Amino acid sequence: MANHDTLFSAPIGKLGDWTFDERVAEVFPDMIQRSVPGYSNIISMIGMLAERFVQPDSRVYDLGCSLGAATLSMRRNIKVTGCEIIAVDNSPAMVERCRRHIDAFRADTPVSIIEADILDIELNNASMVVLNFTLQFLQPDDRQRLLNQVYQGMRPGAALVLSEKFSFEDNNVGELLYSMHHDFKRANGYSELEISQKRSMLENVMLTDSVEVHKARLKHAGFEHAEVWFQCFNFGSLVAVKAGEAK
Ligand SMILES: C[S@@+](CC[C@H](N)C(=O)[O-])C[C@H]1O[C@@H](n2cnc3c(N)ncnc32)[C@H](O)[C@@H]1O
Ligand SMILES: O=C(O)C(=O)C[C@]1(C(=O)O)C=C[C@@H](O)C=C1
Repeated sequence: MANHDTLFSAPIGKLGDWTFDERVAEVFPDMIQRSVPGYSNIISMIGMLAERFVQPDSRVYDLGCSLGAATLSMRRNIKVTGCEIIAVDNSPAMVERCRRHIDAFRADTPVSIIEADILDIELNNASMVVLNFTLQFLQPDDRQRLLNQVYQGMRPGAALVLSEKFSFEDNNVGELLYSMHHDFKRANGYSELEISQKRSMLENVMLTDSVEVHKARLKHAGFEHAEVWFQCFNFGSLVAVKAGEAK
C-alpha cells in the first residue's frame, strides 16, 4: 500500500517553491495518482507504445523517471532483444527509491538509472523516449533545446511520448478544464487547503504550455508527425514520430 499524501494538509507558514525532495518521493505514487487525471492509463499505454515502437538493439530513455513507473511499464512490454532502458532524474530522493523499485522486479531488458539533469544527457540510438510530466518543470527557454537533443538522438521510426499539464488558448475552455481538475482532486480526498497550498508552491516552478505550443516546438525540433493521443481535462499526452523506416 502506497504511503498516503498528507504533505499539505496542515497550514504551512512560509510556502517555498516546489521540489521533488524526500517527503514528496515518499508519497509520490499516491500523490500523482490522486493529482493527475488519467495517470495510470497513460502509464499502461506507454507500455503498449513500447511494444510497437521499441526496435531491436536500441536504447529507450525515460527522462524525469521519478520512481520508474513508465520504465517498468515499458520493460514489461518490450518484446525485442538487445535493448537498454536509461532512466534519468535529478532528484536524489527519487533516484534512490527508483533503484530499489526497479531491482524488485526481474526482466530481460537491462535498466540504467542515472542521477543527472536531463539537459546534460547525450541521447543516441533511441527508438523510444518518454517525457512523462517532466518537460513542464524545465525553464521554458530550455524546452526547445531538450526536444532538439531528443530528436537528434533518435533512430528513424522512433517515438517520443510527451505528457504534460496543458494551458489553453481559449480562456473559457481553459477555466472549465482547470476547474474540472480541481473537482478531480477534491473527489480524490484533497481539501481546499491542500489544493491551494500545492498550487502556490508549483506556481513558479511548473509553467504550462498549450498543445499548440507543444506541437510547434516538436515540429521545430524536426518531428514530422505529432498528435495528442490522450487527454483528460487539462492533462494529456502527445506522441511524436521521427520519419523513416524502423530497422
Ligand atoms: C511529475 S514527475 C515525473 C513522473 C514520472 N515520469 C512518472 O511517470 O511517474 C517529474 C520528475 O522530473 C524530475 N525532473 C525535473 N526536472 C528535471 C531535470 N532538469 N533533470 C532531470 N529530472 C528532472 C523531477 O525530479 C521529478 O522526479
Ligand atoms: O497541477 C497539479 O496540481 C499537480 O499536482 C500536477 C503534478 C504534475 O503534473 O506533475 C505536479 C506535481 C506532482 O508531481 C504531481 C502532479
